[in-house]
Amino acid sequence: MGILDLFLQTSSSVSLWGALVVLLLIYLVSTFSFNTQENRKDPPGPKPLPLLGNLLQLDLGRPYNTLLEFSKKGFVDAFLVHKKNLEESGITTSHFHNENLLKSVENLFVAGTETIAATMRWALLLMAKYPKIQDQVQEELSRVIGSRQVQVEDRKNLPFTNAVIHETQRLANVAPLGLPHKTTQDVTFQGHFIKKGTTVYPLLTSVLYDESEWERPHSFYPAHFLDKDGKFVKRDAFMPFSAGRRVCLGESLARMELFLFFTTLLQHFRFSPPPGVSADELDLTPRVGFTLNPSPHKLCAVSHMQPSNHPNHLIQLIKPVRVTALIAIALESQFGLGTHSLAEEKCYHM
Ligand code: HEM
Repeated sequence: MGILDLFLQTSSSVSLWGALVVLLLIYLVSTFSFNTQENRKDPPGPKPLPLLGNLLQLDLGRPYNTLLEFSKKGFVDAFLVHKKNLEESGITTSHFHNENLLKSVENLFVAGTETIAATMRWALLLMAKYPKIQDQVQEELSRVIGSRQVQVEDRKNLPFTNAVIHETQRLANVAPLGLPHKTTQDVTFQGHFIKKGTTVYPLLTSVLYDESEWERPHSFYPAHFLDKDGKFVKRDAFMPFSAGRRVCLGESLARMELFLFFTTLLQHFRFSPPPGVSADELDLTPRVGFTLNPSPHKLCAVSHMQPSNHPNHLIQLIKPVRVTALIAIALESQFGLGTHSLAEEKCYHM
């Protein structure tokens, strides 16, 4: 080996070690100065590594699961669960900025179509997976509504169907992390210091699957929203739209749309697994994206109304309840509903 090679090798390993020592020093100094700040008790959490932080502990495919694990260990606890307390404590937050009008419109479109379409996918999948629950919804619809068009005001007379829609939203958990917020000032919350500019996530999973709130947090159980007489009951832990000042802006629109789409579809169609697949085999594992969707699957729909009672195409059915044209377009393009001839059974890739 030449002297030059030896020199290069030695100097590169020296500089590598040097860099590591400098990084270690920076880490120790920053940790030390951080800890000595008067009486500041940071929120509890797993110890971060230098530079990498908690990246290695995070399941990047399902970050909300890791956060939920942390919360079970008492790490993130109240900040994420009790949003109302958070608001009352004086923590004010702002969203990351929407940059201009066009961007805002685009965001509204995404917020309004993705979430509704994802929830509808879950609703139909759950109906195919739990045919007895589908029977009960259809029995209630045919008893209370018959073949006339469903109206928003009908909801109060459809407690079981209403409970099924709520339970779908709870279990589907389509926006598990809500949206990121930033604290607008330094605050001390439940004895813990949160610095101005800290990113805070409303971890909705922790409330929607809270074992102290729900009898069967991980199952599809519409009775969560029914009393012993079969009347609909509201539940405080039902927060798929988040809570507080930055609650979903489209909540009432979304509730109305989900109700009308779901009831209209169930009034006219029976949903079932594709041939050769049993209801038990339908998989409820979510696919992670901007929102939580079911994994790709196939479902079949067959009309269960008398031929004289239905129009030729489903799109004629959807049109009268079209509250926002955008949602209807998304439904049409995502489910191919516009071309469904009601006379035949048809299977779809969802
Ligand atoms: C099933 C349907 C929907 C669900 C589950 C849902 C859920 C959510 C959630 C969890 C947030 C975050 C709240 C937070 O930051 O704490 C949010 C925000 C928002 N949603 Fe929805 N959403 C739905 C439908 C809609 C619709 C239909 C629209 C409008 C057409 C809409 C517009 C918005 C807007 C504008 C925000 C931001 C609010 C703000 O910045 O203060 N959403 N939504």
